[in-house]
Amino acid sequence: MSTQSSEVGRYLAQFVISLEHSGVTHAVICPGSRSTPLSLALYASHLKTYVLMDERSAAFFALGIAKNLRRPTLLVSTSGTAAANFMPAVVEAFWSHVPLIVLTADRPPELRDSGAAQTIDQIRLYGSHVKWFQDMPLADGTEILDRFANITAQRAAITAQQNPAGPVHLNFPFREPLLTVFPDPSTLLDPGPARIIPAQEQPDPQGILLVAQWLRHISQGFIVAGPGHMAQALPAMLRLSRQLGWPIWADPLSNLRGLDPAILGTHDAILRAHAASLPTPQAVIRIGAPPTSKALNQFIAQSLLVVIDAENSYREPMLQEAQILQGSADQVLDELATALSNQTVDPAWHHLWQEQDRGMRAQLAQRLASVNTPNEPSLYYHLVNWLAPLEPVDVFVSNSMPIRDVDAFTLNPGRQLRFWANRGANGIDGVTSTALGMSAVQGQVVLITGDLAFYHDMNGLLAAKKYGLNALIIVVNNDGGGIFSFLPQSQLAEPTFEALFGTPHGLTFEHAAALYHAAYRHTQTVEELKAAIQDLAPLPGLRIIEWHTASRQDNVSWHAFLWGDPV
Ligand SMILES: Cc1ncc(C[n+]2csc(CCOP(=O)(O)OP(=O)(O)O)c2C)c(N)n1
Ligand SMILES: C=C(O[C@H]1C=C[C@H](C(=O)CCC(=O)O)[C@@H](C(=O)O)[C@@H]1O)C(=O)O
Ligand SMILES: [Mg+2]
Repeated sequence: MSTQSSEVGRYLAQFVISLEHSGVTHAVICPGSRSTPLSLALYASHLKTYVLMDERSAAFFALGIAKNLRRPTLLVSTSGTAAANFMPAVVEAFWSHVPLIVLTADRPPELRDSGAAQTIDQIRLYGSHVKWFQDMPLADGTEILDRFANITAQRAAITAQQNPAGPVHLNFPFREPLLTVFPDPSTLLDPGPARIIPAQEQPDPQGILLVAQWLRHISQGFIVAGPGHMAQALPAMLRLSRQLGWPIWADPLSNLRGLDPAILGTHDAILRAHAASLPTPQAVIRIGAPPTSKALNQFIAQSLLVVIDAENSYREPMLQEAQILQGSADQVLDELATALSNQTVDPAWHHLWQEQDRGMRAQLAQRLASVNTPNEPSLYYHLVNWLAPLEPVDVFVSNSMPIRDVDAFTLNPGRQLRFWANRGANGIDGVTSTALGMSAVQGQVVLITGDLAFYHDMNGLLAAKKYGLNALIIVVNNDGGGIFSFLPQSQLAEPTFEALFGTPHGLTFEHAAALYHAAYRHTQTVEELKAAIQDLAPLPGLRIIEWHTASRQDNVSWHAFLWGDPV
């Protein structure tokens, strides 16, 4: 029996060269034997390859690359639970529209369900969380399979990229021998012109007119810029806001805050403090996904809602009266502005919200400008100034309180800070690895993470050590899940609340930092945190600042104090 397979080599060389032809540039490979043909084919290619040993972290690392590139990234595993460990990142990729091409090696059909080692059912392993699945045929050396490899590679790339973007899964069964020899690339098929030309999506004129009719007599409205890539739609948003006299509330993940004086961003703090005494809008035009702020989502839950969704999705969880306009936001907004010309404007409405924004900014400044006792909001309020040596920089924020505190307290990041988060499934897993994947593309990242989220993905730190990635990680350590102190569960008596929700662990992370050769600082006061950031920010490599902040209960009081309730 041959000890090396040339049939498989030709098949995979064709597959990989066609992926490269389709714009794929990066691959994350997890080690295994059954995946040897895929690993060798990718390692021999022109792709930028990363080899990471923990599949759960590796998959989020690939997610971070694809999220930043906005192009499909390859992810490779061997068979068995290795492939199953990709699931959390595949789920996040599906719900946050990130293009991934997942390649899992498998045993051949005759070994499936036979008790063979490391053999599980990998057919549609990720279920409904991928856009497309293909169980690949075994290589047989025929020319038709070369054509199939070329076509399937291109289909995988275009399907992953096509709006809404997302993960696709190709399962590759391999027989032994697994060692593979590859042909001279000149003997491979020319991948040829792109085989699939996606439809150009234009807004529906009738839909625009219907929505305009809906909004015809409404003068008290909001424009909400949700999480998403909003820069292209900003000019049209500003034009419509001026025309209608409606304020623009920008989610931190829209990355519009600070780009124009008309962009407001204090809605979360204002509504947590004063929602009951403020008039709700008659209608809301929302661009992108629902905003991070639960306070805003609840405040507008009774308003007529127009969603402009360039990602062709249905994202409207409040089940309110809504119209979803799919298509590119700038075009839809401009056509809506034309259809709403001569609309009645209520200057007092716009003035009311400008004043609320101004007042909250003054209140936060007055209460946060010089405080030194540990409190979570200070980090977020001063973030733009403290990270100045690194700017412009990508800032990845973990779910739970960090993303909500950025929303409430980071007011004017402008173009200096670009905020990212995994808001597809709001997991606290894979946060560190996703951020490090971003650093692999951009060359630097700042990660602000909770202690449980950091604990969840400490394995992910290996990527920074192994590849010398630049990452400044600020761990906001409140010894457990701070978010639950803001939820009704906090009314539960002890020991129930702390046991089930607070989940204290008593960990500090200096040894984790040492394990991965990171520069480390332990800080407690605001001044210590500021000094640590300013000292470590300019350094290269992995830097970890642990901020032992106030207790979770003290932070609840701090938040209430800032939002206007006297402590
Ligand atoms: C993988 C995963 N497990 C559990 C949860 C539920 N959850 C949401 S927030 C949270 C606590 C997060 O604690 P931490 O990271 O320390 O952030 P903090 O709330 O303290 O700021 C938990 C357990 C989740 N979202 N994802
Ligand atoms: C911990 C989980 O996620 C919940 C956490 C916070 C959300 C919430 O209610 C925040 C309150 C606020 O921002 O004022 C909650 C939600 O969105 O309803 C999330 O489910 C969890 O395990 O679900
Ligand atoms: Mg915490």
